[in-house]
Amino acid sequence: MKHSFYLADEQATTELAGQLANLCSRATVIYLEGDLGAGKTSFCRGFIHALGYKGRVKSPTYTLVEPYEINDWRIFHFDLYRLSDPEELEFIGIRDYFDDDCICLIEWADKGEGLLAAADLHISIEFIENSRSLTVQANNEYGQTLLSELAQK
Ligand SMILES: Nc1ncnc2c1ncn2[C@@H]1O[C@H](COP(=O)(O)OP(=O)(O)OP(=O)(O)O)[C@@H](O)[C@H]1O
Repeated sequence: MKHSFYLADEQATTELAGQLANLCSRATVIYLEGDLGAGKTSFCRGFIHALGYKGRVKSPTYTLVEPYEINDWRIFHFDLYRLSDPEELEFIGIRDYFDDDCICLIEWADKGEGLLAAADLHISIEFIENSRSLTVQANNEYGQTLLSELAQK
């Protein structure tokens, strides 16, 4: 199951992300792909703020992962763009990031192939002139529930 959303500007990106965040009801893994500057981090920022985080959401480009604790959730925002060796993920204890109370947002997930939990949702963002098209692919039943609720908003 797949659905595309037209996002006119950055605010539309963060709003859609916030709607999705508020639908998540259990451990969730989301992969995000799109060229540099497509809006992956904007999406993650909207998602994390919608869950109630008040601070600055930094791009994890240099740290690989930024952790957030919000209510009973642990949110991990990964950016694997600079990952040179997948063993670095073993080194940071990657398996502990996919627990029952965790939501993982993973940019450039293809770089961690084989070491990451499977995605419930796979998001790809494309440029349309000065706006974006965001396509969500649901990979399992839980992902489908999230996507059909998101599409009805
Ligand atoms: N729907 C949208 N329409 C137009 N611009 C957008 C939209 N969503 C985000 N942007 C803009 O795209 C720019 C890049 O966003 P962002 O940094 O989130 O991209 P990114 O995919 O994370 O890039 P990188 O891979 O370099 O980290 C920002 O200036 C942001 O305002």
